[in-house]
Amino acid sequence: MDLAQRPPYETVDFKALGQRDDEFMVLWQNSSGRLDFQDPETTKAVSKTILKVDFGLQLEVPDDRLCPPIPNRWNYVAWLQGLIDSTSADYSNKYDPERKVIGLDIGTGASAIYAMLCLKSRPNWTMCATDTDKKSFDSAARNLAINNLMTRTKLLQATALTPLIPIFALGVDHLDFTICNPPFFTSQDEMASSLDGERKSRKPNATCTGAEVEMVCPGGDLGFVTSIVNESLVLRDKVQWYSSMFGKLDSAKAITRLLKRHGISNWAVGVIDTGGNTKRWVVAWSFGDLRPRNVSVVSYTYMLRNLIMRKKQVRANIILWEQSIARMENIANECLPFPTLYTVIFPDSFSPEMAKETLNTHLSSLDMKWAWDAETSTGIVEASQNVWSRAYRRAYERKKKQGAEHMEAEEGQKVELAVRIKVVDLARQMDVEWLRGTDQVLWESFCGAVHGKFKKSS
Ligand SMILES: C[S@@+](CC[C@H](N)C(=O)[O-])C[C@H]1O[C@@H](n2cnc3c(N)ncnc32)[C@H](O)[C@@H]1O
Repeated sequence: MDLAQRPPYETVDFKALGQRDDEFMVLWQNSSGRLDFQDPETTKAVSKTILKVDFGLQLEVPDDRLCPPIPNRWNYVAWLQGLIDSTSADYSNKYDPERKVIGLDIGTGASAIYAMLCLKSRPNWTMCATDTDKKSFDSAARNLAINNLMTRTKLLQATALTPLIPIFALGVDHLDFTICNPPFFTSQDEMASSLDGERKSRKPNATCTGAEVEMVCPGGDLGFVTSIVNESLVLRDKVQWYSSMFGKLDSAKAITRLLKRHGISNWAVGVIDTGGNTKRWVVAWSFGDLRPRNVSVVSYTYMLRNLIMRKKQVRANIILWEQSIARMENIANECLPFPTLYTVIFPDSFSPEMAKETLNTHLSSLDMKWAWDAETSTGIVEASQNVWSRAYRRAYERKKKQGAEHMEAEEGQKVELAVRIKVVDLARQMDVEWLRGTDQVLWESFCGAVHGKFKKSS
């Protein structure tokens, strides 16, 4: 399997895992197919085997330090990969093996798990990693060394006084992302009662071998990530994506409210669900203007309509839904970023060919960049301002008559809005995707203007 784009785990087939690893097969058979997830040795064996079989990685962790459940950790890495890939400056929305990416694993732990998964799956990535706990730090270094990943990693042993994002101490001038699984709990009591609850469920991942130093901090996950937010307000676009996992949905929600209070409008919320009954949440935020892909509730409704009306489209629509990065289901709308996908269904009077012609004629008449690729029925718009307003268009027409090609010099102008438009012939619809920009009003105005060309009466 191509590790660079390995999909998230939905569940783990332990029997199949045994068929790929003799040692694990013995454990599986001895347990008569009912692995005891209360036994730390079993959870360790599961993590080690998944890492070995699926990623070609070795893992050694001290008995008194956290042994990470791999599906949970990989799903966060896969989500971040989607975030990075869908916010590249060339709008490719694809994994680019040439792109050099540098990340920071905050609190890498004894396993260095995020650093190892990132480095192993993306050969052009490099990582920085920190930890305050000496025992975890030494063990992280050992894991990176036995997997030959040390040369692509900058390890820093932090102290309580070190910033969580010690960009200067690490000697790097920017980071593409930060990744973090913070201590979740505010006290040992909270940790004990939460883990008791998980044990009672008797589901995979119920055992936690984490030491207090790994699991408890002032304010728990919310306190830890609030500190990251505060540092991000100073570092701003020195990091493209700040991110963290959360043990509590309420903490993730509180962080999205905090981001909004600080005027940060570009963020993403996801859920880490590996099929057991332990869910985690991830939030990422950016001061940059590249927007990650998501699927809006509106277009999901359209999809359902298409699903019923045009059975052929079922597959394509479901794939689109699965690709959502920035918005998850079952969370209050106020915690979600503004939708970046807008769908226009063509009225019956428009064939897809007519629609493409209407689109091309209209968009090429405006004072902005419009590049159309007929082969993929996809075009990219780059505009420096609202050039589709009636007032701007009139002024532009007047200037053109006077011989000026553009109202303002095209080169060097800041792109305030970039959009991809894809005509999907079979679905008789057009997906308009917000790629770049911070002005929600400008984006909505553009969608309204394009939609206006496809009203029934047109
Ligand atoms: C829940 S553990 C996560 C370990 C590993 N990343 C994982 O996902 O399994 C949290 C880690 O953060 C570390 N940590 C706590 N405070 C820190 C700080 N201020 N800076 C860096 N690491 C810290 C702890 O020592 C611990 O290893």
